[in-house]
Amino acid sequence: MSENRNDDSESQIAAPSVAGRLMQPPPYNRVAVIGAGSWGTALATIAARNGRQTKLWGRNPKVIRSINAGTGNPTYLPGVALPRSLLATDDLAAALADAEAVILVTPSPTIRAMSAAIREHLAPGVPVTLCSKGIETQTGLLLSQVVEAELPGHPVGALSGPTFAGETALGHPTAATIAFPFSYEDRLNPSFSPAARMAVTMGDDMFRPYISDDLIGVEVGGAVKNVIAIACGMMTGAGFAQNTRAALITRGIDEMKLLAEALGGRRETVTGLSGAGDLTLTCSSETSRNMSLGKQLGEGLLRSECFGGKPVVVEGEVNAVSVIDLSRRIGVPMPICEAVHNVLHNGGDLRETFAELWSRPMESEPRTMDIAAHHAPGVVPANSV
Ligand SMILES: NC(=O)C1=CN([C@@H]2O[C@H](COP(=O)(O)OP(=O)(O)OC[C@H]3O[C@@H](n4cnc5c(N)ncnc54)[C@H](O)[C@@H]3O)[C@@H](O)[C@H]2O)C=CC1
Ligand SMILES: O=C(CO)COP(=O)(O)O
Repeated sequence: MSENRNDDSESQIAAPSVAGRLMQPPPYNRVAVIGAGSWGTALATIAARNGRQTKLWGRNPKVIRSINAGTGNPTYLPGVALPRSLLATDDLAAALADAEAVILVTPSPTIRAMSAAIREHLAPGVPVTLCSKGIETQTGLLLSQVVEAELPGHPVGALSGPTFAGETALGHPTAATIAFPFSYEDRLNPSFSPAARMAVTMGDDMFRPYISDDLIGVEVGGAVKNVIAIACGMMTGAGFAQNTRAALITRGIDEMKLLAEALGGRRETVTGLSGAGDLTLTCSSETSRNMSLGKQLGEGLLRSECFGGKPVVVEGEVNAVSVIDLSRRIGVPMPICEAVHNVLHNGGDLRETFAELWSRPMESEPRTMDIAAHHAPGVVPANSV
């Protein structure tokens, strides 16, 4: 790993230098990964291959036995050989004993309960990096706010980006953003912020983290992209092609930007890896469970028939509810997410819903100009959609 690997961070962080070089933050040497699904196993693989003492907690004894026996995690991450140094356990206390950093990566609806469950096992001040994507349905809170509420006193951040678990674990060149809010001390010395230390902990020649202090922008991108990916899948399944996908991706970014900004995040974060990057990935491939669910529905399958009837984590399905509740509450129009919500949760007809999406009143691009004031009378301004 080169000494100046963080020199093009996604935020404007002026890292202190010694003789013109960035200082190398110390990594977290003992890492606990909570959640032994595909993404948790991939992240534990990266940490272990980088020489961190890594413990992976999972609740499925068969998965734990298989990892510790050296036969990998065929249930969630088939075809990937895992580092032999990786230790799996179903005992939370054992996983978290001595941990210097925690990676939390169970599905979004479980994050509050998992945070509460790990509380008594965490040493004071240990940072928690969320790698799950979503917004809590009952409260409209970002997952980091849920973790902060359950784990006061622990720095909370997120790792997010275009990262299919299998490709990441196999060592395909991959980049992601690690965001933590910066304290005053972090601004004086950003190289030693939790974001920079996590980036050094996880980064290697195959996995390249960028650091950011815009946690809200990063989390909004991760939550909304799954809903837009379902829309892309729905329209692909209904028989439409590249023009449609490009339009949904681009207008999806616009929806992310408005929501991120309304919640206190930055628009430019949404154009980075955790927003546009992840949206492009998930909208372009059936490796994405969100895209794939949408496509099967677009092809006419019933929800119960999708994925051969097997339970699969599709974050955009549950997050369509939380995103739409939040957007309506704060008055941010998100027409693509509304369309997905209507089909998934209101029984709306897929083709009719998307036909209506495409025939909405004229809007400006970007959605800031009051076009009714500039164009024909009767045209509805963008912000009233
Ligand atoms: N798979 C991927 O490529 C990526 C996934 N993610 C995110 O990571 C999060 C986890 O997804 P995956 O690992 O892909 O899911 P997965 O379906 O591969 O695994 C889910 C894991 O969660 C566990 N789990 C389910 N219910 C639980 C509960 N009530 N309490 C504790 N554990 C529970 C399962 O035992 C399993 O280990 C999601 O938010 C997803 O959006 C983020 C980036 C990439
Ligand atoms: O978030 C992901 C890739 O970055 C995984 O997407 P899916 O959950 O749609 O499979």
